[in-house]
Amino acid sequence: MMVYRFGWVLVLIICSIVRCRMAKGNYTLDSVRDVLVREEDSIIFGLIERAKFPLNANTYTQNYSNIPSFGASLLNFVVINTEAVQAKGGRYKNPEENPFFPEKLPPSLVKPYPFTQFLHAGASSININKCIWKFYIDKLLIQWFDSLGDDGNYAQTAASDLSLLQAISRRIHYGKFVAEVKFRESPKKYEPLIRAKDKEGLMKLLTVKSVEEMVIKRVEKKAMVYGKDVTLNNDDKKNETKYKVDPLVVSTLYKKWLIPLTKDAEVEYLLQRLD
Ligand SMILES: O=C(O)C(=O)C[C@]1(C(=O)O)C=C[C@@H](O)C=C1
Repeated sequence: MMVYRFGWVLVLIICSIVRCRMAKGNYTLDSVRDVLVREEDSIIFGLIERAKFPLNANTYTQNYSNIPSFGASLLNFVVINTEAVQAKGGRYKNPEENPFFPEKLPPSLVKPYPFTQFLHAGASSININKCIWKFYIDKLLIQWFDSLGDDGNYAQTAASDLSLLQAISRRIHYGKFVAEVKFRESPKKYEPLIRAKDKEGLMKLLTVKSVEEMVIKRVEKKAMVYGKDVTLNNDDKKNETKYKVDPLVVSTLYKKWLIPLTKDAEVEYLLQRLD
């Protein structure tokens, strides 16, 4: 009986060591780039989901929502309340997650998970979601939906906006991890630029144009593959392909916004790296 019990204790100890090892993770430039590649899928599927609805402008205006004791749009309402529930469930304990309304979050109610402390101490203060929110509402939605369509599904629209915004935010803020890997690989190159607060120099040093071009081409191709209707007919009308999201919208989104904002997050992170 004693031997049996001892065996179980040993198994539990081994499991917790293995779990701890796994939680520690192993960050390399390849592994962080792999995360960005996987996030492309979430963003493209998020765009496909959002495209089920027209613009639904009432989702974004305070005048329409008119929610008692809440002076903002329905999107704000859905995001603030969903983030609050997810915060209680521990979402923002993961350093990869950054809330849109950090000032409104309740504390987590769940047992903490031992996430790897890979980033520098000040990393959590870098949150560029205000900027992401502004480009999403003022630029992306307006340029993407060229007509002012309305089908009344405002809450559903806000919910799909939120999951898309979260995927975009995760991608951009993952720049902190990319920057940390780059810094650890070549501290001697980064340190003088950080000390001199040379944003331009840092931007130049972390930029790899060939990788950016590959990302832009790949997301365009993914949008074609994921956004195509699947039928069982062999005679797919090749010339009449209609994508659920215009692949050009996806590549432009990456080129004009997601890559530049990821680089901004990288620079912001590096600037505080020696504090
Ligand atoms: O892969 C990198 O090295 C990154 O820093 C990420 C990223 C991107 O946003 O995709 C940003 C800057 C580089 O110029 C290339 C790509």
